[in-house]
Amino acid sequence: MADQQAQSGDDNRPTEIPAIRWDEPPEGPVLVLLDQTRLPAEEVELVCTDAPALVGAIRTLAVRGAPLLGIAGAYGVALAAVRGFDVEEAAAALAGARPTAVNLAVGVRRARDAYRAALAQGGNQEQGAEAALVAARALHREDAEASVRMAGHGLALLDELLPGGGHRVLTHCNSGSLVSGGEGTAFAVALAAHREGRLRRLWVDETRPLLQGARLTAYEAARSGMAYTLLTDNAAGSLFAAGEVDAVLVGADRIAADGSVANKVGTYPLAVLARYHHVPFIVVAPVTTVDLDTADGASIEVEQRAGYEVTEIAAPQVPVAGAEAGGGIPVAPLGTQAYNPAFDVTPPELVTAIVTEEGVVSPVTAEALAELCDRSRQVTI
Ligand SMILES: CSC[C@H]1O[C@H](OP(=O)(O)O)[C@H](O)[C@@H]1O
Repeated sequence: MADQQAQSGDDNRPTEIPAIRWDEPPEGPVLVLLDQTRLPAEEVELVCTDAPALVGAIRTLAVRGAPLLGIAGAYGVALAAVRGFDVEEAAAALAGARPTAVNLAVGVRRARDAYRAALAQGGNQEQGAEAALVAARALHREDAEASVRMAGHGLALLDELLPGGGHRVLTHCNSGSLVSGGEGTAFAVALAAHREGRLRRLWVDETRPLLQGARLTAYEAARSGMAYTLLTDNAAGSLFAAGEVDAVLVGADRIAADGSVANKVGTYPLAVLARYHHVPFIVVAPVTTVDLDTADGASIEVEQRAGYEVTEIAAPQVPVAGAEAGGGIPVAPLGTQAYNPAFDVTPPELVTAIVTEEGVVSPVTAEALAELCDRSRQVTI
């Protein structure tokens, strides 16, 4: 049925896209972001010189995706410190820019604590700033390394669950290089399968309303050369019914202590479909996304975004996210109220496995997650 619609990328450009980089031009250090609201039409760099600019970029999803938000938050603290702004104020603003992805606050805290420690040891502002930058670079590097390990564990799990190769994987939202210091989380597993010749097709949910799938995952899939097919979110059910989905691979923004998974809105229905159709539902996330301080799914704050992201669509020069109300093309009568949660929560019983850089958790239990995090801490120390 769908073979005719398969889209094979024919672009051999490197798949690892510099979503973020620290730069030190003569006029002073800056944080350079690939503006994800402009993709796929334009590859535009956004240069941030202070924390408020970065907070704005986070809120409009110019930079997005849990692991990358952590990296950006850490660099944001270093940027504030190196430019002589109030570090504590910058850290608070950055950590509060978006509530659901735990990585953001974790990354901010890591750089802020490095700054504080340097000063506590008698260091000056410059030494504090350097300590924060060292911490941010370390987080960036660690995330890239975690991405490679997650891809390996995830591919091994796919091969175990689906003997014979030729995996047809459905993914939601975007979880590739645009959310990571490396090649991503769930998408990195699909990429590894593709490179090993064991990915028959990647089904890409468009992911309304901000279209991270259509705009970003398709962009990354095309660059990789893998066979991929875009679908509307509401077409996923018919794919499962037709037996065209072998596994679901998604990322995560926060994993609670009981194994509940917050991810882009539309993930939970996929988990229900996967369970009904006996298809593995696999979450891929670094250990930094596991938050043992959040007890369960009900305790996860789900970001509610502006209604115009639902009632309008992008117009020329008006990016899909962050457009001021009225800036886009209305797709509903003016004044229409919209329900626009950015995420939903999948209960642990619907999750086949959580793949991290430290290994695979399956079945998903609070005990297994706690043990994984403990193991990760031991490795870090
Ligand atoms: C693996 S992190 C990517 C994760 O973040 C996305 O959310 P957003 O685009 O709003 O930052 C989505 O939940 C992805 O799964």
